[in-house]
Amino acid sequence: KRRTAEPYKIKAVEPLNILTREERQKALEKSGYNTFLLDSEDVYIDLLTDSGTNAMSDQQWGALMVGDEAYAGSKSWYKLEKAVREVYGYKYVLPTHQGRGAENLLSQLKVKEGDYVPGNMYFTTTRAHQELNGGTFVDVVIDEAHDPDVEVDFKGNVDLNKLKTLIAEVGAESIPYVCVAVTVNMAGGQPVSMDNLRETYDLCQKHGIDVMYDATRCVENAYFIKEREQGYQNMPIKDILLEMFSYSDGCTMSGKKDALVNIGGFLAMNDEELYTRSRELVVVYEGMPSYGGMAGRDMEAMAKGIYESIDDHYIEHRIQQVRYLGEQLMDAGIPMVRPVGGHAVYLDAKAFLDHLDREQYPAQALAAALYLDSGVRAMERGIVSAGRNKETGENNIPKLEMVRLTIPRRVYTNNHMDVVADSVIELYRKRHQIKGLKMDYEPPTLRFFNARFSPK
Ligand SMILES: CC1=C(O)/C(=C\N=C(/C)C(=O)O)C(COP(=O)(O)O)=CN1
Repeated sequence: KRRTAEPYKIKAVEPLNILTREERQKALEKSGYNTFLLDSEDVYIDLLTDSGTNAMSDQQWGALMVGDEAYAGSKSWYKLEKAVREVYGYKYVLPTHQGRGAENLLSQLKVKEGDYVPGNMYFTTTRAHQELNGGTFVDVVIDEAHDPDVEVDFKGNVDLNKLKTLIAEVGAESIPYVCVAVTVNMAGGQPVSMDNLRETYDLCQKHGIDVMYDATRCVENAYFIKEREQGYQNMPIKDILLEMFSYSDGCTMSGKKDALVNIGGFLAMNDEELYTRSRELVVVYEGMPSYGGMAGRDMEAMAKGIYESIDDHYIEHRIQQVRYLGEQLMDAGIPMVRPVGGHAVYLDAKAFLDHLDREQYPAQALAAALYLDSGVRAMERGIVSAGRNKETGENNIPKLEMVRLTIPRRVYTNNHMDVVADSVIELYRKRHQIKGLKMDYEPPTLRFFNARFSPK
């Protein structure tokens, strides 16, 4: 098979700062062994997140110059609205500054005290907004999603029996909508199959329950359907995407991922009554329905980014690059979530550092060790991120204790992936020298952003 390359060439570069190990040790101590508290200038390869860290194209940069900054009726807004309607297929669109802006509106509009919001695994901000409005998140993802070693094609699928059970238990009137994430971030960027989307939608329609997608990485999901699901191999991504969205009533979207921008998002739906109510609420939290927390230039860039994201060559390279890193690690026997997801490689820190117990924060310790070894910044997605149980105050102990190596879109080359792989493989060889951490400062909420640690 002939090798392929990026479907783009580089026109501008950002020189990277390469620190010595001693300088990295100092930076690590200054950050309290918390990669969130590292300064970007001290980071060599930044794999903290794929959110907002993507590279824009010359077309997007050029579009900034024609941003219409009118307060109402901006020309740039109409371009964004048109792009969402064409690519996602919804009738109505509200702009928001980013995904959680849309989650705030949706939860305020649809969730009431005592409601249950089922979803295929939780996401931090999504669940936070549902709970802030009195809702209880209920996990209805298939069991396999919680097991890093199980190789399933569509590990993000909804377990229809779990959903049926919940509907029978609490009644459809207590379920304002089902939140279907495409792909599932916390399971390792795992996709949902078209069949499962269709079956979930049919079940919900029978009970008069809406299905709202978390569409953040929907183009990546479409690529997995093209690659793995019978009948989609020859279908262009844009058509797979339209079919996916036809099995939903609306979505929240963080443009900072699959729409290839550094800021932006939207809430979309087909229901006119919900649209009318959201047009009023958007003014309170985001601004006019014709700019929603974005400048005109941001809307221009996102309109272009939406069309660029459905280019078949672009998305194929994007997924293959993540897989290129993942397969090197799998071949080296590194414990990690399988199969490799759409936007990241998730290291199984519990298995990697099997000499540490959970209260020594294995994922935090591994992320710190990785930065010290190579200047690569990753994100802890384990016991620290899971926080404490609201009632008991005890640490939530999630099954998955992961370090997420998140690959920004169109930013790094495969040479950078090789540097990351070499560092992880070297660390694995010396893994029993990696010490656990103790938490010296614990913030009251969302502790993973600001907690401070030291070696124990
Ligand atoms: C699945 C999902 C996300 O992954 C998400 C944000 N994710 C971040 C920041 C991440 O690092 O994964 C958000 C929030 O989007 P926002 O960061 O507010 O544009 C919603 N859904």
